[in-house]
Amino acid sequence: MLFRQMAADLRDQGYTVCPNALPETLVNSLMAHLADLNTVRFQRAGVGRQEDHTLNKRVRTDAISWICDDFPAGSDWLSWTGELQRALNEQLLLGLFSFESHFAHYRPGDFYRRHVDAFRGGANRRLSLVVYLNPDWQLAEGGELLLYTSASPDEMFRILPCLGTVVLFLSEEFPHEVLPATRDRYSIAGWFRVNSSTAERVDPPT
Ligand SMILES: O=C(O)CCC(=O)C(=O)O
Ligand SMILES: [Fe+2]
Repeated sequence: MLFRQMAADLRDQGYTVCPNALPETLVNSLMAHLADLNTVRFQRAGVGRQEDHTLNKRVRTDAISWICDDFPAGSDWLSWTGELQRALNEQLLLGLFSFESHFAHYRPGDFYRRHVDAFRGGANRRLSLVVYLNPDWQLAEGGELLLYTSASPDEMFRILPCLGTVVLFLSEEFPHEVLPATRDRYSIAGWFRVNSSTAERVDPPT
């Protein structure tokens, strides 16, 4: 039902924002993992395919930790995103082929300037997914995701990073940015990719 609503929104407007949409058992599993700080090894994030961290710091200052299925919360997460991928492919014929995702930690004051998620180098990112892991987030704490919904610099959607909110949008079409917050801000950002294999080059699932 939820996946159907998400698919309908994506078809109609190219994005969807669903508060309290992450299943409670999955929320608990991810929160427990996050609370055990030794299990999540955050590293300063990079931008695109370049490794220049001086330049990167002007664009984003968060730290990330890639997710795989070798720990319980990771495997719970990937089975949920797998179901989502199947549902969206079934309903929208998107041809989503693989998925990559990471935890992100924004300390107070951290930000991610306006950007689009699909690399110009052609990483085939088709759909961006963000979920938030912050209980009792208050408006005054900032940290909103701003999603620009048209070419105009002013038209945008503000999304508070509240626990359980799920956001999906077409990666190439929606510039977005993360505003600084006054408290630690945790999220998972992920990308569904399409297969761009050709006779000469095989695109392996990640
Ligand atoms: O955490 C968010 O709200 C969005 C993060 C983001 O845009 C990204 O990691 O590409
Ligand atoms: Fe992004």
